[in-house]
Amino acid sequence: MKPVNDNEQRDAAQEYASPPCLMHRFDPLTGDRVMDADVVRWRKAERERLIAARLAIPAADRSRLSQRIETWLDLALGDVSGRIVSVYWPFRGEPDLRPWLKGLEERGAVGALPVVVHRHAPLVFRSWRRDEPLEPGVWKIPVPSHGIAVTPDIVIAPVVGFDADCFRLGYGGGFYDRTLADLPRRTWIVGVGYEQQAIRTIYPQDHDVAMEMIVTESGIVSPIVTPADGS
Ligand SMILES: Nc1nc2c(c(=O)[nH]1)N(C=O)[C@@H](CNc1ccc(C(=O)N[C@@H](CCC(=O)O)C(=O)O)cc1)CN2
Ligand SMILES: Nc1ncnc2c1ncn2[C@@H]1O[C@H](COP(=O)(O)OP(=O)(O)OP(=O)(O)O)[C@@H](O)[C@H]1O
Repeated sequence: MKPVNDNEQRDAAQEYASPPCLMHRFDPLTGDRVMDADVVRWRKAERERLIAARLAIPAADRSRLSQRIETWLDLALGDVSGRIVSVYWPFRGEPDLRPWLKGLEERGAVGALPVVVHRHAPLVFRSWRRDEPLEPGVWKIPVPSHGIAVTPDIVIAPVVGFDADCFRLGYGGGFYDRTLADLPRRTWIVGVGYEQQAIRTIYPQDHDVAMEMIVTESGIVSPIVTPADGS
């Protein structure tokens, strides 16, 4: 083996030892990735601001904006027949896509809803058809009582905030990030929110999964792709 001198050892240590360890630190009790304390603080304050601003939208306006989001969603997704599509049951002023969810069956698609099974675990998706029973889940968000567990082809994820690279800020449970990291790569992940939830950056971390696109009442946001040659 080639002997190394002190400098080479030091260089090697600087190059390999510390950064990869810091980037992948996990809390041994919860399995959560450990985030920089400044980012955690910034996200908490930003979530509060964005949720308050969303709740301040009058109900009639929210409903009008939700309808426009549904129209753009149709344009973005096209024919959904044969697909399993996870939507969500709205809370805290999120766009109300329940009419769109309820119409999926008529269009030959299967609707599903996310279910929190454990605080530090990925979400499970349960199929749901209009008029099937729901029961209060964690945080009292209704979840299907009897639906079977499914793997969606398309996941519609509500955002608390989003940036131009289509990174999504959620409620801070890390649920969608954990779940999307586990889903097959062909799954379409679409964020939805109001235009006013756009922010300059969410300060994306290693675990954050970018959405394919974000749909708002104003249209469809896709990440800007820079050509590999930098032109
Ligand atoms: N409509 C809807 N349903 C959804 C989601 C969503 O974003 N929207 N989820 C997407 O993930 C899951 C629920 N996720 C949630 C995560 C956190 C909190 C929440 O209230 N958290 C506490 C703070 C928790 C903590 O920091 O320990 C809070 O804000 O007071 C609520 C729902 C599944 N269902
Ligand atoms: N794939 C993962 N594995 C382990 N921990 C994760 C993973 N994804 C996120 N986390 C942890 O979850 C916590 C919340 O993450 P983050 O701030 O990104 O949540 P969020 O995207 O706003 O919430 P949500 O996805 O529930 O809407 C952080 O402690 C983060 O480290």
